[in-house]
Amino acid sequence: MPEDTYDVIVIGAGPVGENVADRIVQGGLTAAIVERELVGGECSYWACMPTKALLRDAAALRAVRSLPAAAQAVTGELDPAAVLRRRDSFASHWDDAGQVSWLVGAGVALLRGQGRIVADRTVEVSSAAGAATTVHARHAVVVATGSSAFVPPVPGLTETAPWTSRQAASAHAVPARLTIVGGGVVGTEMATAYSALGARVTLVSRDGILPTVEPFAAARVTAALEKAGVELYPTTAPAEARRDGTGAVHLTLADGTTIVSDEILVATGRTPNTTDLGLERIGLAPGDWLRVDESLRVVDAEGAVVGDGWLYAAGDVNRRALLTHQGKYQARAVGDTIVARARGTEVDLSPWGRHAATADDRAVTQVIFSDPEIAAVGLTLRAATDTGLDVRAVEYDLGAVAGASLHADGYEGRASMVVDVSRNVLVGFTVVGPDVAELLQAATIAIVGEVPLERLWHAVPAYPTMSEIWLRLLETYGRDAHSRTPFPGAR
Ligand SMILES: Cc1cc2nc3c(=O)[nH]c(=O)nc-3n(C[C@H](O)[C@H](O)[C@H](O)COP(=O)(O)OP(=O)(O)OC[C@H]3O[C@@H](n4cnc5c(N)ncnc54)[C@H](O)[C@@H]3O)c2cc1C
Ligand SMILES: NC(=O)c1ccc[n+]([C@@H]2O[C@H](COP(=O)([O-])OP(=O)(O)OC[C@H]3O[C@@H](n4cnc5c(N)ncnc54)[C@H](O)[C@@H]3O)[C@@H](O)[C@H]2O)c1
Repeated sequence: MPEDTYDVIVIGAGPVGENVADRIVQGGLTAAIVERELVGGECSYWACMPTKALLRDAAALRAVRSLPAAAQAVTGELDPAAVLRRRDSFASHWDDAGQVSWLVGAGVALLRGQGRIVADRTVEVSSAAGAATTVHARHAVVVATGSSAFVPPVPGLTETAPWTSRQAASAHAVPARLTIVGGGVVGTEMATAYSALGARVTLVSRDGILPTVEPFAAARVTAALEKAGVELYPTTAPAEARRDGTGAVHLTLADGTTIVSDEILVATGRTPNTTDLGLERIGLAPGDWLRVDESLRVVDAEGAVVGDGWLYAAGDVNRRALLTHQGKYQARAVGDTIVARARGTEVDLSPWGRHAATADDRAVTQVIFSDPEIAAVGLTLRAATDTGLDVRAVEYDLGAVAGASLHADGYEGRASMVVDVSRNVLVGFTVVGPDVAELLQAATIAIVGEVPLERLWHAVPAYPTMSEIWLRLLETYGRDAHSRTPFPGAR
């Protein structure tokens, strides 16, 4: 059996694994990456990119239609087949040649096959053809194996061969009727996309629509889905499912309602890709999320690092924040940490230190590409209160900002900021409205930079842009930093 040694072995060539390996090589070490499917992972072929491509045309059409003069120029309807073709190109036609050539150019060795940990610092790679190679790591192994769709144990559901996010992202035809189970990010984005593409969509959710975002933002997306014709069952769970002889799926809910559709999409969260990774060989439980310490080293149930600390985990698999950009941020931190430890140089894990992934706790960013979009960073009012912070939140009507009223006739949106009263800094920001995604980074910088509110008054938003929402939120909060006097729109 052939054997090789590298400084670092990364298992999983999704966006996170690729960035870990690149960072390792940039740091002067050697790296091999193990991939069983496509280099680029879920994000490139079945998640971020293709789903955003499914959503983009309808958003552009809505934008044009909200300007009466420009709307005159729109003479037809959305062409679903053309949307799917454009989506295909954003999924690189499910061919990873482009990403492989990037990896090779970056100096990373690619080992195709299933990676399994067989001993400390040792990984066996089994190719689809049955060949096995054993590779050794001088310094570290990084698990970046991501996650897969979780299918809940609803009687009959698996037998219906339901869609998961993979099929929703890569479908080559739009079903006439689509039932979606799950009211989280995948459920709402795909309800937005497929209703715009012409499907009659029913959305079933046990815990409401977007339960983890600010309630005012979730309410606007819920109203927009209803306006788009999506039938919502927001507080009931599926009880059983079956596919009949004609191919139709019957989903019966806990309240006895039965929904009939051509396809059913299960969007009920994720499960870690750790079932066939050899975790049992190192005392960890296959199928579990990997727990990590502050330097992203894997720890056991008691919190002790595995072995002498040779095993790290980054990205979805450690469950800190299931988002590509947060995983890539972890990748930069873990790559630099491994290089520093290999060289014996200082590892700075202090908050916001070079090797810490502090933003995972305090400043996770997310854009939900529903229509309207939701862009959020940091803590919601509820999350901040639950963590015991003394906070005050204010909201403002984005539609009342000059830039927004110019952007589209009848523009509707809303924003909020959550302020840590004791430090007078922002800890959370949420905005909902059409085309708000690009407003997010200013808030992220304010939170990460811990910019005091009195200084934010000097960050003057250009007129007439939607960024003037900042000025309005500050005015609503009140210039006296510690004022608790309620202002119009404040709570
Ligand atoms: C529908 C959908 C839309 C999304 N949209 C967004 C978005 O717009 N923005 C955003 O930030 N996030 C989005 N996400 C989340 C994002 O896709 C994930 O956070 C991201 O893909 C995680 O990257 P990763 O590298 O950790 O894992 P993955 O992308 O899952 O990659 C892991 C890789 O490891 C490989 N692998 C697994 N086990 C093994 C093994 N034992 N041996 C060898 N290889 C292995 C897999 O084949 C895969 O290629 C979306 C998710 C879904 C489901
Ligand atoms: N734009 C983006 O950033 C983007 C887009 C899509 C996905 N993602 C990420 O991908 C991950 C997965 O998304 P998701 O929507 O699958 O998960 P999610 O956690 O956002 O939502 C899952 C939903 O399913 C419901 N649910 C769970 N178990 C259920 C059951 N047994 N029966 C009925 N309902 C059940 C939950 O209440 C929840 O509302 C998320 O972490 C998300 O951040 C990000």
